[in-house]
Amino acid sequence: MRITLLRMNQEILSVEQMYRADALALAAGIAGARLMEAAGWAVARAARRLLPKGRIAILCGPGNNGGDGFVAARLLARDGWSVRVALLGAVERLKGDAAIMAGRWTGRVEPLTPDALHGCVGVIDALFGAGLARPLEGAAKAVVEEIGRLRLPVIAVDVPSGVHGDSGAVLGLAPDCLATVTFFRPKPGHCLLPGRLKCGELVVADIGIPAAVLDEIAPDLCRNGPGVWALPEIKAEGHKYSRGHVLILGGAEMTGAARLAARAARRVGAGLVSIAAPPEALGVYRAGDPGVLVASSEPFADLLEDGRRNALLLGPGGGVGEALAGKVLAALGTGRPCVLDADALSSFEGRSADLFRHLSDRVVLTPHDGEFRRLFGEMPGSRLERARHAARLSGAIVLLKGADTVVAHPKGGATITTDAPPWLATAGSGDVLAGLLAGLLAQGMEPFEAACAAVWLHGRAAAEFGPGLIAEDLSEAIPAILAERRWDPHD
Ligand SMILES: NC(=O)C1=CN([C@@H]2O[C@H](COP(=O)(O)OP(=O)(O)OC[C@H]3O[C@@H](n4cnc5c(N)ncnc54)[C@H](OP(=O)(O)O)[C@@H]3O)[C@@H](O)[C@H]2O)[C@@H](O)CC1
Ligand SMILES: Nc1ncnc2c1ncn2[C@@H]1O[C@H](COP(=O)(O)OP(=O)(O)O)[C@@H](O)[C@H]1O
Ligand SMILES: [K+]
Repeated sequence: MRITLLRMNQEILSVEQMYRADALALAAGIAGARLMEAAGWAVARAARRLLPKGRIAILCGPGNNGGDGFVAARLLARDGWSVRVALLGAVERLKGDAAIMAGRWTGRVEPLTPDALHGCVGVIDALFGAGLARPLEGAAKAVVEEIGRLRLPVIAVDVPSGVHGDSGAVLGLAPDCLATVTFFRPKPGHCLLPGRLKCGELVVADIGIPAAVLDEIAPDLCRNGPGVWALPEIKAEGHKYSRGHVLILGGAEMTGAARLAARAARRVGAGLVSIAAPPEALGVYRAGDPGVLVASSEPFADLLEDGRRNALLLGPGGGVGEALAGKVLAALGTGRPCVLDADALSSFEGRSADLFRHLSDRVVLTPHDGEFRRLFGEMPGSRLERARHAARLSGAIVLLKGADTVVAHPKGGATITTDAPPWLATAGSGDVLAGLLAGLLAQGMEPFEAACAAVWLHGRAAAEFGPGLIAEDLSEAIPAILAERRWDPHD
């Protein structure tokens, strides 16, 4: 399967890839000092825009992050800002471009201590960036603690010092920033929690690294958004069958889950949606939305015989146990695109290998962190690393839900969604997501793209609705979002 991560300036580069981008730019004849000047210029620009006019503390570290700080100090001072520069370590120990930029700063450099903050109304944090290697300690730690106590507004250079660029983990502590100015492309640490929350506004500055370096680096991670996928076309000559038929397995007790999913699948454009209901619950489902087809789930194999039911969703409200596990394996046996959510995942706790051997990249697993643990056990690493590892291990696409939802393809591509609002955390919202995904699969989208699109539409629907959202509102917000891509009969 082809994984296309379209170029929309959405790529995310690991720390190592960022160093490669830097090295490739240098190899292309761009001077490192020029990149650093541009980086410092972007930081100074953000400071002018966001920090209160007054004395600014510029905290410089021993590496190139500190070098960017020296440039910002010079540019702000030239513009008449009062700045106070404090350095961790000795000026003589600075190397390369950072040493050059320290040399171009003609003002005073004081040692880094919490005192450097006094009398200041804002801070530029140029202590550590991509090179952060261990938790903050000593003077760096004391100063960051003091920033928190004084509640000073901070602009971070590259990353808030203490945030790990690859994982978003906070090593020890890190300042809560008003904004973070990073360069060329963001890193995973800007997108994953808790790092993302430390960053504040993320500014991605062009510092002159040519985009062509990406051809060599071939990033396989990007921020989720409409540039990554295209929604299914509504064809003039189409009919309901050509728009696909979603089959959702409903449960006997938690009947709301399948109904929420069914409505979402219909709103996102599936031509038909059927709920397969246990005989004892048929009445509940039949009393629901009149546009949903309802059939008995027993025997389930009979329902799977009709190949026009081309996207299958199992799990929401399904009831954990052998019965559901058996139906999951039957569904996977059809080879049709399949979404396994909630109870369909939990039913394989302690015997995930029985599931994995039936999976492929036509299947999307949509666990939240708890379901993920049940299926994959405790895994080390960031949510990105865990989702990627789980996708490789299981062979399926893994959509790991949360405030920083990750979609990972077993062959390597992945996206992180950075703009879903926190009020999505409401019961039933995961069922809606599963329904959106099944609805897109039924319309023929590739599973990886469908998973990314569903996550984005889900977050966008929540953002459009605003706080107070309940799961039922999500599907109702979908038409307005789809209408942003107006249908033109002459397309
Ligand atoms: N890539 C690009 O395109 C461009 C990158 N640019 C900039 O370069 C930055 C990366 O620079 P960098 O590689 O020099 O690393 P940086 O973050 O300054 O820190 C390394 C130093 O910190 C030290 N150290 C680490 N952790 C520590 C701790 N907890 N406590 C104490 N010390 C600690 C570490 O020491 P060591 O581990 O070696 O003992 C080392 O001396 C990047 O973030 C961006 O701002 C721009 O200029 C323009 C183009
Ligand atoms: N803090 C948050 N910010 C943004 N989205 C969130 C947050 N917490 C949860 N979500 C999203 O809300 C949905 C919750 O799904 P899930 O946990 O399956 O709930 P349920 O089982 O009640 O439907 C997921 O799509 C998840 O990504
Ligand atoms: K920093």
